[in-house]
Formats: sequence, structure tokens, C-alpha cells
Amino acid sequence: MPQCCINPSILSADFVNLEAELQRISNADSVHVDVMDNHFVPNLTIGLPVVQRIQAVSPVPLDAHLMISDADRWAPEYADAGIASVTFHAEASIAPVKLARELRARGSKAGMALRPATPVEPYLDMLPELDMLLIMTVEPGFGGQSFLDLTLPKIRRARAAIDGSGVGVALQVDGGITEETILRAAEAGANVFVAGSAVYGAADPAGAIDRLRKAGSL
Ligand SMILES: O=C(CO)[C@@H](O)[C@H](O)COP(=O)(O)O
Repeated sequence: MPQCCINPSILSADFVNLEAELQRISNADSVHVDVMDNHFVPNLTIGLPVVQRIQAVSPVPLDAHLMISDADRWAPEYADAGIASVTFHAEASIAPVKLARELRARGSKAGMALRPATPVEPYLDMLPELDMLLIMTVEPGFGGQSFLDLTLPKIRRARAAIDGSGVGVALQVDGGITEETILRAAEAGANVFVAGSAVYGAADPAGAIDRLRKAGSL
């Protein structure tokens, strides 16, 4: 039975009533926070002080997805701030193995993300250094895009490598996850699912999370 985590993107939340918004999605396993710097991606969101504020009032752990340049410089600060899981982009790191080790040493889970066009093979040797591998299923930068089916073979290859390695790395997908696409991603081998629009576009976000869990169950 695959683990099925739904991580609604907090960026759609009402920041005035942040605590209440987070309570509406407290049946999620974690809250996925999109940090963008208008450099690694063409969009600008929030930084560490706001992420810390979200963490202070969140009923579930945070999963910070850093879509920022110079990950080696910035990601350890998120770990130092006590963020439960910190994911950096492989394309933004000069020394990804060293960075993953540093995140763990500072008390966070270590996640690494790959853009849709980045192959997984060059990174398979470092699976033991990771708690989570994120395969982006849209081009990072914006919510509301369509799921890219062309990423499915890469998800399958990553699943085979994780199973073959015997390490317990979670395989996360992010982008375009809906009640229609989640099963395809699960069948390919993903077991952690980020859903933004599908949750916050619904009248009942908690109900949407339950429906996604059901739709993605194998
Ligand atoms: O990081 C990203 C996009 O860059 C994602 O987290 C999306 O923000 C998820 O939103 P939907 O695709 O579910 O609307």
C-alpha cells in the first residue's frame, strides 16, 4: 500500500486568516510551501521569515520546496529554522550530496527536486543521501498548469531505482495533480503528491484532499 500524502500549496491560502486556512487542510500529511526567487524560476513568492510564521501555526509539518538559485547557500538556513523537510533543486546546487548531508545534519529531511527535463540517472548514486526525490510534473514556477505525461517514464525509472536500492526514499510529484491525474502518477510509482489548485480550487479543501487520497489509491 503506497503512502499517500497530499501537500496543498499554501500559496493559495488567505494570509490574513493563515491559522484558520491551515486548519481547513489539517487532514493533509504536510503543507507544501513554494519558495520562489524570480531567478531560478520566473516568479517570486516568499522567503524564510514567512515560512517560519507558517510553520509556527501549521497543524502539520512543513515541506519547503525551494525553487531558488544558490541552494547551497540558502537551503541550510531552512533546516536551521526547524523546517521538517527541505527540498532543493539539483539544477541549483553545485554540491548536491554535500547539501543533502548538511540538511540532515541540521535536523531536516533532505529532498531533491528535478525539473521535467532533468534526467534522474546522474543522481541515482545519491539516493541514500535523500529522504525524498521530487520529480516535477510541470515546469516549476506557477500553479494551475497541466500535468506533463512525458514525466511518467522518469517516475517509473526513479521508482525502479529506489526499490532496487533498498533505501526508503519517498517519491514525490508536484504539478497538475488532480483526481484525474493522481492515479497515473501513483501507478508510475509516486507516493507523495502535491496538490495546489485541486485543493484550494475546491469549495471544501479537506474533502478535496480525501477525494485525492481515494483517487490515488492503488
Ligand atoms: O511548485 C509548483 C509549481 O512551481 C507546484 O507546487 C504548484 O504550485 C502546484 O500547483 P497545482 O499544479 O497543483 O495547481
